[in-house]
Amino acid sequence: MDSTFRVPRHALLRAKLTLIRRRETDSATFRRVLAEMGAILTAEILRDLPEAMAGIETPVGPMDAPVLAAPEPCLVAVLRAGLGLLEGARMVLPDAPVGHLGLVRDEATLQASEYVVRLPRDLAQRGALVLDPMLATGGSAIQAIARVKQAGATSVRFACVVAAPEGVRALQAAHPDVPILSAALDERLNEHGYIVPGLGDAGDRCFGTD
Ligand SMILES: O=P(O)(O)OC[C@H]1O[C@H](OP(=O)(O)OP(=O)(O)O)[C@H](O)[C@@H]1O
Ligand SMILES: O=c1cc[nH]c(=O)[nH]1
Ligand SMILES: [Mg+2]
Repeated sequence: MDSTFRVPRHALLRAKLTLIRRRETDSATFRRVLAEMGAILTAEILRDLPEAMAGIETPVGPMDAPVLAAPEPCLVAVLRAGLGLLEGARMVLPDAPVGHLGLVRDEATLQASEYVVRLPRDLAQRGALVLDPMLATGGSAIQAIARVKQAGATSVRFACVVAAPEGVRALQAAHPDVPILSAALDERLNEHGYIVPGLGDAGDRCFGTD
């Protein structure tokens, strides 16, 4: 794994991930904790956004203080499971526009197909943060990021919760310019394309379907 892929050393993220990995964790808890992880991952992956200085007044006096130098990046949720991360990401970036990309994997071929594309018009003036908890074969992330680039995003980042080595390699090969942040790097994919040990089907666990 080269430097575009990073797993932060973060005890809170790790403990929250353990909670949602547990088989017995119910859907309401899964969704809440995924949102909390979305907030932490968003803050972490955007820690180097360009800053500028602005003259402000505090109640006590004037100071030069840092502000963001560019518009906030667009948040793009890969449906369905990315909606869980999005909820927390919006706590950190409440003014960011939001895009939705509906992708679903065919269970037999593992190919992702697109059923919804709704991206903000002004994406060309912004960066984008693509959110999807699972990076398995990498097919969904590769397709999602290609869409976002096609819409003109100036720079793209990708945050997930669990990554498989196969998915990281595929995504790095397809989009070598995209930083990838994951709460964990797991062992491998199984014969059904699920991450081992992973956490199961994130979309189903988030929305109580199966
Ligand atoms: O890296 P890949 O092999 O493409 O797999 C990862 C994709 O699989 C899951 O979505 P899924 O297709 O299950 O849709 P869902 O969120 O609606 O359940 C997950 O949220 C990713 O989008
Ligand atoms: O383990 C996996 C792989 C793909 N999608 C999921 O939701 N989980
Ligand atoms: Mg699913």
